[in-house]
Amino acid sequence: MSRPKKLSLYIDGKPAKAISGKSFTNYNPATGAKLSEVEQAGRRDIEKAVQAARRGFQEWSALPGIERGRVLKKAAAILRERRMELAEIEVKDTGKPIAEAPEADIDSGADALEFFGGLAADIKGEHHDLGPGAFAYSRREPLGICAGIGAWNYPLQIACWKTAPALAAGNAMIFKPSELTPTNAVKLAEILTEAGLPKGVFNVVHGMGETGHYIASHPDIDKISFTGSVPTGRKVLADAAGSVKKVTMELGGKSPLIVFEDSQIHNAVSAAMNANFYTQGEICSNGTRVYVHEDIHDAFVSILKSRTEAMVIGDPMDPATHVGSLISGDHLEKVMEYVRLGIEEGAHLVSGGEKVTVKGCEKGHFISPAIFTACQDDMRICREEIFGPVMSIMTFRDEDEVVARANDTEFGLAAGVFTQNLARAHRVVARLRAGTCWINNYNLTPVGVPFGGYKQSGIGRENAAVALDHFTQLKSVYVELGDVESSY
Ligand SMILES: NC(=O)c1ccc[n+]([C@@H]2O[C@H](COP(=O)([O-])OP(=O)(O)OC[C@H]3O[C@@H](n4cnc5c(N)ncnc54)[C@H](O)[C@@H]3O)[C@@H](O)[C@H]2O)c1
Ligand SMILES: C[N+](C)(C)CC=O
Repeated sequence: MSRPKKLSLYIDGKPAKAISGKSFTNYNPATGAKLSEVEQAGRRDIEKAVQAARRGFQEWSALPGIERGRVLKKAAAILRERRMELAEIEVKDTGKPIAEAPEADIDSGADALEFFGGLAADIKGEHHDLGPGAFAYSRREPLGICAGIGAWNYPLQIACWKTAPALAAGNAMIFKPSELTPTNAVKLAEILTEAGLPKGVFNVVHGMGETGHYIASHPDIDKISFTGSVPTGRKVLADAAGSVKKVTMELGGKSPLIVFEDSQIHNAVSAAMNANFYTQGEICSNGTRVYVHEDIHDAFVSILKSRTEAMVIGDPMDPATHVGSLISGDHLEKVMEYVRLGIEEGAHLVSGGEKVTVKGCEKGHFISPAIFTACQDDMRICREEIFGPVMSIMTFRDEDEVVARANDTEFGLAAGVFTQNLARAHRVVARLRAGTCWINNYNLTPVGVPFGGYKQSGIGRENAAVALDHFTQLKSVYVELGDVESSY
């Protein structure tokens, strides 16, 4: 058997062996095949990355925005040229279907590089009129060294959503991908170098929570942009507090999808399936609490069940596959535990929720999409993030009631509303405490629209021009045009 290839850190514009001398193995979750032996960054590796980033920052931040933007746009073009190669890497690292990855992962990453590349030349402050004798202006300046820490479900997208605005604004970046999906962050580093990024501006370090802790607590890192679970987010916030770092937190959710009685039922079912089963349900913003008006509940469930049972659970590399492998055996067990819990709590499992063996992927972690009806708001399956393909359906009778129930959660990442009554749609959305709301669709995240959470689902926003505010700081400059009026 051939030895798995090495996956290095990427520091100062080139691959780097870990000073720590440690490594870990990266597996394909669908097949169990070893993908690579990954160099693991220790404290001294982080130090090396910080020093490289500091040097890179000096050079990069001195360039005009138009030149920074050109590099990002070139990187976007390379990503698009290598779309299928990068998509296949993403599928092997995550277990998600190849039917999804080119668009949902690679195009989404390229969009961010292109979008923020286009904005780089337009980062500016404001003029403040102070009358004839003075004026002030503000400068929007980069923060310095930003760090990104990513989750495993959208590895390249997460890396690009953080890196593109950070670099557009003139910062350097140190990125730690999830230990479960380390490959495409290194590919992104190679592509950025090929596109002309000066060395040290984008660095990749691999490792688990300990490596993340070194990053989050490092006094010379100016900002952390974190994507992951709420419990880890709390630890990162505590570490970041030590040096009062700026933070962006993209955390978990348990989002509501409300289907009123006048909805176009096939569209509502399509959205509920997208909102629960895309990427095997491993999506932060998923609408896992589906509130269906009691008048259409039975019709909704009947269509949903038959369409869900027609989904193909299979080899993620097969273009016909709709449901791939969960990220790990441990995660599959966690999801199965929630299925058992739902039954124990009295919900009706009307479809799926079973382990599935896929031919050619016998070591994978497959589960059939689960639909629970007769759910109650206080059941754990309706309150806790499962991060797998488990949908909980509840009924409701009126608008005030469903809004109150939808908002009764510590999360606030996303929400959806289906109705043909647009006045009602906007009225309800205005009352929902969630960072992203969809009307008559679900889970679309174009790069020009801010994305992020209310309540414990996060701090700050990714995407759209507003993301640049989170990677810059304002300097106010007062300019005197007359004499100084002495106070003494
Ligand atoms: N809001 C969003 O945009 C978004 C997007 C994707 C995923 N998520 C969330 O991510 C979670 C799933 O991802 P996960 O299992 O990788 O999350 P996780 O919190 O376990 O890990 C996320 C990252 O944090 C690192 N980490 C672990 N302990 C750390 C520590 N003490 N200090 C610093 N870093 C540490 C991990 O190595 C990994 O890179 C879900 O809750 C999901 O909702 C949110
Ligand atoms: C940001 N998003 C919704 C595309 C993926 C989150 O898990």
